[in-house]
Amino acid sequence: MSVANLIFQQFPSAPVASLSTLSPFSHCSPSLRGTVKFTVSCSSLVSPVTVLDGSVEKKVFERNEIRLGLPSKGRMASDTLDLLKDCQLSVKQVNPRQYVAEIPQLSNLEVWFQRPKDIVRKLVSGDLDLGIVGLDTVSEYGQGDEDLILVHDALDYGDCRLSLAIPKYGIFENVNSLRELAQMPQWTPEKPLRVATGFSYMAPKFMKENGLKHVSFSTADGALEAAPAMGIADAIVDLVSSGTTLRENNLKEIEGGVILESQAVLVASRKSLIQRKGVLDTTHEILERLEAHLRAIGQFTVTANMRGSSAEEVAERLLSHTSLSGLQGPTISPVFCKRDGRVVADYYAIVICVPKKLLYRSVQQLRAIGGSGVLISPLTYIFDEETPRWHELLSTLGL
Ligand SMILES: Nc1ncnc2c1ncn2[C@@H]1O[C@H](COP(=O)(O)OP(=O)(O)OP(=O)(O)O)[C@@H](O)[C@H]1O
Ligand SMILES: O=P(O)(O)OC[C@H]1O[C@H](OP(=O)(O)OP(=O)(O)O)[C@H](O)[C@@H]1O
Repeated sequence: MSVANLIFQQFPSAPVASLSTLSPFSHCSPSLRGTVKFTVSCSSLVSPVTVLDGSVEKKVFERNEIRLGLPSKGRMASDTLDLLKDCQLSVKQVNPRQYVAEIPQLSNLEVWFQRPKDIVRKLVSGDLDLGIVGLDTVSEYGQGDEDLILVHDALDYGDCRLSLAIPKYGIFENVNSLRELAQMPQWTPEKPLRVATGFSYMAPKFMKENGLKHVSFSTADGALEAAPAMGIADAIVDLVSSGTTLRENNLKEIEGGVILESQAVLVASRKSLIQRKGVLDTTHEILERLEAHLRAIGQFTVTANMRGSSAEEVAERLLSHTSLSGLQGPTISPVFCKRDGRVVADYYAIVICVPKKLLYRSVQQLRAIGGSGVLISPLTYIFDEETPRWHELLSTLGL
């Protein structure tokens, strides 16, 4: 298919700018560069670039501080601060209108509050070293830039998916898959499938990769779900979480139409990790705390007493139930008491970790095999010897 079919048109209210003025899109992948006409521009404050002999070289401002970008407002903002707080990395902000803050536990680190898309742009430009945003934002504004590295790809909030949706009615009534949509005879060079989206990089890329010929795109700042009913578009590409907005606007997702599953991620600049002093160590500490906290979520410590002839015999009984096996296995210690003037240990204290969803069943099983005095407390952290993500990061960096 010719990519020239992917033409970005404008919504009546959208601002117009030519491709040459669009700094965020000027590093489009070669396959899209120069062939897709965008009409909406967003500018961002990033370090200036210097052009030397036709190549672009970034003028990096000298700085020693490590910079972490966090969402300044919107859906991700408070959940991000809550997560860091749960990891004992509370962000100290003097007042909510101040965009710089600190995390006292991490020396030499500055927190900068920015809009999610600007966090990604500033990671690419070298003005930030680390950031927490949605994967959708990294994919859209990072545009596959190899300098962006996902340090933690599943922070467990901000879950949503980027999806293609079409009307439930009219010519789309019996269309339920991307293949069926692509095969509709209606789409021609003169009358392409009109898609409304805020994802002006991801949506055309997806259409192209899935062989959808004759597609045009338009954009708007929000309420995209209105576009089909208004007659402005045939389909939309937008974020979906509960699906309520689609349903309320008589739209449906289709098989094969999910472009990306997204959640909050920790992303870093490869250059910063390798070149900037202290960034790798700070990233290690943040990663360890995140991993330890996220691993502990939904896990409980269960302690109980069990009668038994030996620790091994108690272990046999526990290990015969998978829900009582803990993370690595049960910890079993003798409980000493004095009987007839002699110190004996015919009780054992057992400690295991149990996921919340198995808690009640585990307690029942524990009682059934002789457990008594069962105590349950939530877990705050589970620190492993070393996190797999840290090893992955080092290998990605070639270290
Ligand atoms: N239902 C949802 N709709 C939109 N975003 C969601 C949803 N659920 C989770 N998210 C996450 O929240 C992010 C949107 O957050 P927010 O609204 O603050 O940003 P934004 O829309 O990119 O900001 P801006 O106002 O600068 O355009 C998305 O990038 C996505 O990762
Ligand atoms: O599947 P749902 O849970 O209904 O969520 C999806 C909706 O949420 C977002 O819009 P947002 O509320 O940010 O407003 P906007 O349309 O003005 O961007 C997104 O753009 C969808 O419209």
